[in-house]
Amino acid sequence: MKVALFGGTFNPIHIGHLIMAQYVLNFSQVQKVIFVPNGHPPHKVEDVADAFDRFEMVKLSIEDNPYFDISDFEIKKSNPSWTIDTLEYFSSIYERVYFIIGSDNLSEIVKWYKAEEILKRYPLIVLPRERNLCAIKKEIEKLSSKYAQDITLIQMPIIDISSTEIRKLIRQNKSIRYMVHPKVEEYIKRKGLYKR
Ligand SMILES: Nc1ncnc2c1ncn2[C@@H]1O[C@H](COP(=O)(O)OP(=O)(O)OP(=O)(O)O)[C@@H](O)[C@H]1O
Ligand SMILES: O=C(O)c1ccc[n+]([C@@H]2O[C@H](COP(=O)([O-])O)[C@@H](O)[C@H]2O)c1
Repeated sequence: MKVALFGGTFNPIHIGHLIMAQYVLNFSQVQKVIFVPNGHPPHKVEDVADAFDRFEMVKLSIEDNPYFDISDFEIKKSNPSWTIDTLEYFSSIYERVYFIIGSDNLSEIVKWYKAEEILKRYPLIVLPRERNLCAIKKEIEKLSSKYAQDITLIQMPIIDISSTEIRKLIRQNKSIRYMVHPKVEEYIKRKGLYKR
């Protein structure tokens, strides 16, 4: 089976993430998208909710979709969640493993741990986060020719929503209705997440 791993901090998961995953199912060869919330994000430290809460919110968001799955592989770890380790683990289980990123991460991925190994061995699926598709295509072209790798851009409507904006709205006591799954909105309220 061909699967796509969707790694993220998901702090919290929002509708942008869900629409991205659905576009991957619609327009790629993969049969399943596996959401992999990270335990100890290697790069983000401030204002990150507990891994358990972030995991639960992803679970609530995807539970009604049989083509979406979730893995606790990274949140079970006590050390930083390096993407290369996750890709290696899942490639021992599945025939082909893709990794999903937003286009903002295209310039970041070369700085990741064992970036060269990731880029040489694993195909990427990129979803646009900004309107300048030309710039995104150029960057993809550069990386895919340097690493001889399959890097696919899937076009989708730009969704200008981020977890940062959602956390900001919560701090301002504003509603996040429609930006997250209703069950996530309810979970955040019930647990009092992101209040400060
Ligand atoms: N609205 C979006 N459009 C396209 N890609 C997105 C969008 N939101 C997140 N992504 C991508 O999804 C992955 C996981 O994102 P993440 O969980 O960090 O969300 P985020 O909204 O970027 O969070 P934050 O605002 O806290 O940085 C990353 O590869 C990111 O580029
Ligand atoms: O492995 C790394 O060095 C690495 C560095 C930065 C980010 N990542 C992964 O990239 C994915 C998206 O990260 P983020 O910050 O956009 O949520 C998530 O799965 C992170 O664990 C991975």
